[in-house]
Amino acid sequence: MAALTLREYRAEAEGRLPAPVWDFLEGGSGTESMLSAGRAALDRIRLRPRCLVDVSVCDPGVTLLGSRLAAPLGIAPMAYHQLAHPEGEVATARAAGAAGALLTVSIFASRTLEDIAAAASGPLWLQLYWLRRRETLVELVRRAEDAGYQALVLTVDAPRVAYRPRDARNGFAVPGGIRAVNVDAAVMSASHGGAAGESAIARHSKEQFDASITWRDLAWLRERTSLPLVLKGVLAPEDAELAVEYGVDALVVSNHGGRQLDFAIPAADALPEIVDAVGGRCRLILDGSIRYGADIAKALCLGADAVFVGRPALWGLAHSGSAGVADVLRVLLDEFEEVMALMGAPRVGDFGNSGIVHH
Ligand SMILES: Cc1cc2nc3c(=O)[nH]c(=O)nc-3n(C[C@H](O)[C@H](O)[C@H](O)COP(=O)(O)O)c2cc1C
Ligand SMILES: CC(C)CC(=O)C(=O)O
Repeated sequence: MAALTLREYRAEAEGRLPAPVWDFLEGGSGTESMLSAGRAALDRIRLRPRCLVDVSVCDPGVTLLGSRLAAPLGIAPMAYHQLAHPEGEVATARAAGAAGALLTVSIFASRTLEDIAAAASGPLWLQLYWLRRRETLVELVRRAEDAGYQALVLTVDAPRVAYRPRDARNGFAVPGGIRAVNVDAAVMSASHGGAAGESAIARHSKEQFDASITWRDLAWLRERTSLPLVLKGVLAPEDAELAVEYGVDALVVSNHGGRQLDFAIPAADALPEIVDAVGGRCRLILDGSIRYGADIAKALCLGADAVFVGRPALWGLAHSGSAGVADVLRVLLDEFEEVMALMGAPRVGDFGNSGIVHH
């Protein structure tokens, strides 16, 4: 098993999951053209190594918002890990801890925040969607703080879930045995129970997500926690600038893995202008289509502090639970360590803009 590549994990996962679940995990919005566009943006970037640097010891370690990581790598928030494996987020947390990677737990996690924390030996962040019922958010923030979560991630690219053709065709609904256990069942009920031609996930978001929030509401959230605040889904430099003004600690530059605004700019293309806009005033994380250790290096050269990986963690989970996720992370870390050596960049801080060219 240890010899599997991420590509092989993907193929194995597809064979193990029911087709509608696979479609939910893998699918994108609208034309789905962003799935390949995100990858193409990273493929257009080539690495330019330096030579005769002492790389006998390479140290991929970083500190991100106070979280110590073995490498600039985290798992992106993804709903319902139990769709991939019965142990769900508990298995993912165990693997992330073993690899020294960050795990961002989705508000729609299928295991409790406390059970996930009990299984984790590494840092956890909690991702939130802004639900109409604000008391739910207050309660989640308090529970996250009590359980030792180290940051809050507010996802801002989803005032509603976008039209995703595969889910609509499948009438996708979250299977009854799997629940977003951290949120009141009444608030989640629309996610269950399929209807032909309609995604229950999309229907639920229209019912429960607060699409009216603006920058001013951030202050409300800020007042309720001393945890660092991260915004996920920022692609415009103007929004990055506003985020800094509003005291945000980090941004996840992301087009939601091609699942939200169709034709949105790939994160790797959006990053350079955002780097210029924030000028070092907040940390930057990139996600979308990260599949190789070299992608981590490319993101760092573009000016990111770290990357998140999404679907590959679920491929590992579907393949063999915690061991599979740990192996997916190991593959990425081993590749990244090799890139450090071959790039002549023995420390994460050695990656800079001169290390890449676009072609
Ligand atoms: C199955 C699935 C569920 C997701 N759920 C969430 C979520 O609950 N919250 C969120 O902010 N992003 C969610 N995302 C988006 C990811 O956090 C991330 O932006 C994206 O998957 C990164 O792209 P990648 O999968 O190509 O690595 C989800 C993505 C997938 C594939
Ligand atoms: C349940 C969904 C709202 C989770 C999500 O963000 C996604 O599927 O991309």
